[in-house]
Amino acid sequence: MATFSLLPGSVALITLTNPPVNALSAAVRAGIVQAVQRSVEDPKVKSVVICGQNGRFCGGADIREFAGPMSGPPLVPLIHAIEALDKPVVAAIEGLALGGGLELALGCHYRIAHTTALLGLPEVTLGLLPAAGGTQRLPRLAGLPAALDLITTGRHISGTEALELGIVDQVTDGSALDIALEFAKSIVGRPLNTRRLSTLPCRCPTDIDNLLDRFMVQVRQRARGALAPVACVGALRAAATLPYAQGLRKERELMDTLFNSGQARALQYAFFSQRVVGKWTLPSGARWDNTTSRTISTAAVIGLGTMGRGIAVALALAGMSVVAVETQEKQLSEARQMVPAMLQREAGRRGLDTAPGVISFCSSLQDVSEVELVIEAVFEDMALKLQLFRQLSAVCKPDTLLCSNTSGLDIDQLAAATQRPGLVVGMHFFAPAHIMKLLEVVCGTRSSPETVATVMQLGKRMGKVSVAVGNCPGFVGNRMLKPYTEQANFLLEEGAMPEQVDKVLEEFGFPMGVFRMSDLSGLDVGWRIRKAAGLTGPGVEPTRTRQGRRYSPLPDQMCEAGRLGQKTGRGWYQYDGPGGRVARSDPWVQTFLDAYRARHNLAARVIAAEEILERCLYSLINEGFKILQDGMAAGPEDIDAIYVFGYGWPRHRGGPMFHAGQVGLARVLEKLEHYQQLHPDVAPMKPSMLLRRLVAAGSPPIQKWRELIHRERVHSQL
Ligand SMILES: CC/C=C\CC(=O)SCCNC(=O)CCNC(=O)[C@H](O)C(C)(C)COP(=O)(O)OP(=O)(O)OC[C@H]1O[C@@H](n2cnc3c(N)ncnc32)[C@H](O)[C@@H]1OP(=O)(O)O
Repeated sequence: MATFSLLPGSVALITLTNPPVNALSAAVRAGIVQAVQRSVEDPKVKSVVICGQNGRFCGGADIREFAGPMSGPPLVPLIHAIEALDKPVVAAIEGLALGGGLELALGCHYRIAHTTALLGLPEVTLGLLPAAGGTQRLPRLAGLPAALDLITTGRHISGTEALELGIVDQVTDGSALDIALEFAKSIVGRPLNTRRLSTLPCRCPTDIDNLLDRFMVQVRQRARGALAPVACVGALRAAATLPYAQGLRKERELMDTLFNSGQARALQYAFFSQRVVGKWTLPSGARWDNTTSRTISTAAVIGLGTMGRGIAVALALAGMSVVAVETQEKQLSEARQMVPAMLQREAGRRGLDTAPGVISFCSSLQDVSEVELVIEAVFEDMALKLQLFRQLSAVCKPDTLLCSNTSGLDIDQLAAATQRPGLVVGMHFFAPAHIMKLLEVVCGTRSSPETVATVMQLGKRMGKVSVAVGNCPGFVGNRMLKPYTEQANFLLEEGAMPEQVDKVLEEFGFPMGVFRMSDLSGLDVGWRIRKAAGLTGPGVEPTRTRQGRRYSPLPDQMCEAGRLGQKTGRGWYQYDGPGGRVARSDPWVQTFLDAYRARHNLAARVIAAEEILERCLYSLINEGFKILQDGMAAGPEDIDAIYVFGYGWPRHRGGPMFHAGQVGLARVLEKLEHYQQLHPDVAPMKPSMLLRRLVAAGSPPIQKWRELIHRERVHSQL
């Protein structure tokens, strides 16, 4: 709702009241309409201030309402009514003014903000555009180039930057509301014509077409198939070239198209998934809201390779005092040089003069004896990690948490090597660890709820999307990646080329296809993991069946031929030289594949894009269902957040489990059955029990899956 109060000095104060972010729900919009009406009718009111309760102006439209039919007064006429008032209206922006919240402020005649308030039009991140006049008013106020930037990226800016761009009239480090109230009294009677943005011309450079065309090219490249950024440019073109009323009609037309697109639903689902994963639950019943966490202020990182360095920087950026340990002298001296520069650079990127935490370097494990939490980031080798955990258990204080940055090793085994298994947990970071948003928090069978809560909280402080997952080989992300890459290799055996598979995946929206990604991370990484699993290496028969399953030795053979990817200048593609970045098709690979197929009596066939996409994605999705079935992820949102934030799954497609729902669970099942019939030796194609159960239950919406999984588990049907 919104409250009206008449204050001394004849100022009407309208307060938006809808915690936690004062979103513009139907009730709030109705409240504003009434309050504006009172301000018009009451002769005692000479000016108006609009603010939000609890120091937060407004977080925009209530996103939850987008799922149902529209009710309550619409926003566009409401904002026009405010703009048309003949009494001055001032927006007092504290905390945030986002989306419809900023559009409401743009309808006011003046805007006063706190320097640290966040302002922005983030609708594009929800698959929409600012359709309450935002695309038409903002370029009239801040100019077309600034509006293009803000609206197509959805980025948040501070009150200070908003002042520089002319979006607000004044900023303060004190109370924006107090200043706005005083200001409102002082401007009674001033003419308002030049303050009504919809009546002003758009502030455009001379070469509008050139600017818009160039911008559109950039936006299309960045969008990777997302519709909203492109529609935003269209709406801004209308603002620049048409009168306000026509521009507004165009804005509405484009919004209608977006609103009904699957992409908007996917992006709104992704918004809520990101928040759902913070509300973790464990099979034991421990949850985010019934477990206390410890606040960590001192931490150590062991091993200063690429991952360890990034983790140390991430911890220091979160305000921690970090002890960085590396026993190899050369590596330590490199880290001493590089890490402070990385820290400074990243702090600068986040708008900080210096990082809030500090990093000290040393070469002895004894130096971590007093810290509250240790993250080991040594080489991915179980024997090495076990030895380290034994040492840490002896060296550290008894209540120090011991965490392993592993991408798939057994946390229970590591915990068993210590005297404190309840304080052991996995922290699977993604490279570069100070930048990538995802953190898989791997809960061992003996990890205590307090340990999980502490590490989830620490992840949040580091600005990560932390997802609690179970302890199984590969955890969630890498476990699902395995059948996906396996299918890609099988497709090569059957006739596809790496660039053909990659093209299909990139057109779907991945930043990189599976083979370009493999070249980037290095083919030796996977080879070492397969060797440790006994799947390849000296003494292993070079067959296409290993450990009782179809197996493609193609990546092993590439690796053994010295084609490690970008680092050697040759992999699934060729590069200008070692370390080269631009991938070009390599005739060598064609010859290699021809020879391989001939050796194994495989006839190459033409494979359609549809088959490539379905086999790669549905095998990954099927593994996701198995993970849910095994209880290794609490719900589909957890899997989807992992894929969106850690594996480049296009956000406008929600995540793999959401995508399955969009395609139709029955269709995914039918396709898996079809491919399983054709390839009965490929285990990951065998449809999971959970998928069958969901289809049998009538393919409920994704929000109902947790309930069904819980029910079926109680009845032991999964
Ligand atoms: C005609 C169309 C007109 C307008 C279109 C729009 O306005 S679209 C909406 C544009 N606004 C946004 O995109 C803002 C979305 N919210 C955020 O970015 C963050 O929530 C915010 C506001 C920066 C606050 O972040 P913080 O970390 O402080 O809190 P958190 O994200 O955990 O949110 C707290 C709870 O509030 C819920 N919520 C936030 N914003 C909205 C919203 N606009 N509508 C509905 N609900 C919202 C969020 O889901 C959290 O809920 P909880 O149940 O506690 O998980």
